[in-house]
Amino acid sequence: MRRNLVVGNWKMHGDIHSNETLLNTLITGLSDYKSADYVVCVPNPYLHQTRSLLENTGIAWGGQNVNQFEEGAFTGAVSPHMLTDLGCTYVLLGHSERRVLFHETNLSAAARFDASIKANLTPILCVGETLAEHDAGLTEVIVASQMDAVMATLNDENFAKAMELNMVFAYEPVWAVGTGKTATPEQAQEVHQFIRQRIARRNAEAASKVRIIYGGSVKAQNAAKLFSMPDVDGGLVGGASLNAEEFIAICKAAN
Ligand SMILES: O=C(CO)COP(=O)(O)O
Repeated sequence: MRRNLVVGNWKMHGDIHSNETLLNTLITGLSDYKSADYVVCVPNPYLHQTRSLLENTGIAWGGQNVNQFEEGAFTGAVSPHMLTDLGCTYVLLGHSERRVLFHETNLSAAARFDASIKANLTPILCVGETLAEHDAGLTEVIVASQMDAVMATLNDENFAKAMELNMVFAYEPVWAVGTGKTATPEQAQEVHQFIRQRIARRNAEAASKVRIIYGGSVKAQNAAKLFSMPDVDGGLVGGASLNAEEFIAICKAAN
């Protein structure tokens, strides 16, 4: 049985004062809900603050992206080790905003996935199709290409390590991100099942263990239905993760 996972992606939001209020409210609000896992992915400058508030609370924290190299002359970049040094256990990779706005590719996401595994960071790989791709019936083709790039990059040793680290996949249809349009639970289930089958081509045991979470306008009001689908193992929450009450309600729906 897979444990549900709810990840808050703060994107480029927050400041020291509001973060403190938000995180303290989460700590109190989630203290009695221990049957799911929770993560907040905060902007890098606030990782230190997040660690000092969340350490030993059971809520984990992570980065929103990472560079594939260990160190070097890469101005503005952050290495996997820098994230683990700040206590991160997770990192988001291949988010559609990174792909669309910052021109990241399937191959670069795969390289960062590999580098994260080597640094003991659990990657959360985001996959999903745009509205045009969705309307053209290309959802499975796009998601398969995003998944297969990672599968092809991981050698057997790193794939085994990715299993140990409980790698996560997130289905985020781009047309549902920040738009208020959510995939129906049935639409999400269909793609999640497809993603699981894609992992099974590499390793059946991994496919049954891997958590596949849904992202795209997840709210308190639609979370329970989405999470009740057999292959939906929780959510990746953007806007609603900035509102403590709403995020807590979503986390409770995952219990
Ligand atoms: O991009 C997302 C999470 O990574 C989803 O964002 P919203 O929940 O704001 O639609």
